[in-house]
Amino acid sequence: MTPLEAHSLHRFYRRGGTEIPALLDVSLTCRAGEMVAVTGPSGSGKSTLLSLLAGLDDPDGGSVRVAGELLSHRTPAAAARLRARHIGVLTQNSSLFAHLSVRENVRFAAALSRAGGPSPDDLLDALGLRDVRRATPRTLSGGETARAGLAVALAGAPTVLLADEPTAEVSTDEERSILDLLGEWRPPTGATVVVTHSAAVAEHADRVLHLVDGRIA
Ligand SMILES: Nc1ncnc2c1ncn2[C@@H]1O[C@H](COP(=O)(O)OP(=O)(O)OP(=O)(O)O)[C@@H](O)[C@H]1O
Repeated sequence: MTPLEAHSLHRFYRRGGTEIPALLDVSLTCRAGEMVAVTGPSGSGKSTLLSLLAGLDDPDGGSVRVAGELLSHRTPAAAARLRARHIGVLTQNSSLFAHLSVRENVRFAAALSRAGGPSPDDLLDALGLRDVRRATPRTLSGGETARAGLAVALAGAPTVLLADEPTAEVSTDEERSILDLLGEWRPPTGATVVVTHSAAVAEHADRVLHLVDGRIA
């Protein structure tokens, strides 16, 4: 099974009377277990690509398949089901609910997926979050926030892990630790796609996709 396939993606935005070509003919096929880093200057289309791969936005041309199933241009309910089952997203400032503890956040993500992933407590232990499992997100350090976001993204045993600048807000030491955890915990038969400006993260990937002006350079 190919975990993630994007075929000839195009995305145009409109601002006033102007059409902005954010993504032009971008294709990406990930092998099982592969980690791909997406790099490129600001405005090159990295976040746009990640939104399309996550099924949070639809392309104007082309398609995305996850675990063989079409993700693009589905009904909102069908796309939400596919996302919950197959996709884990890790964003820069993390997708943690502020009023839930770290543990409750991870349990909630696991319950949504229904995929039978790792036990939330095992995941928290493995990611070094045992001592802060009862803490709420705003009391965490930058590194703890990044690791808690990773725990939430992994809780549903996703086929595809998508990360947007996961180490942008952390120290170099913490970045190394998060990269080690990503290496250890990334979907073993799925795909990991990481948008990054960090050379260390790009070096960690199996392959780098470099975007310039919405195209693969
Ligand atoms: N909602 C939107 N409406 C209009 N234009 C947009 C929208 N989102 C992105 N763009 C434009 O599309 C292009 C690609 O943006 P995108 O955010 O994907 O780039 P990026 O590589 O992620 O940039 P950065 O590294 O700064 O986050 C840019 O020209 C941006 O201004």
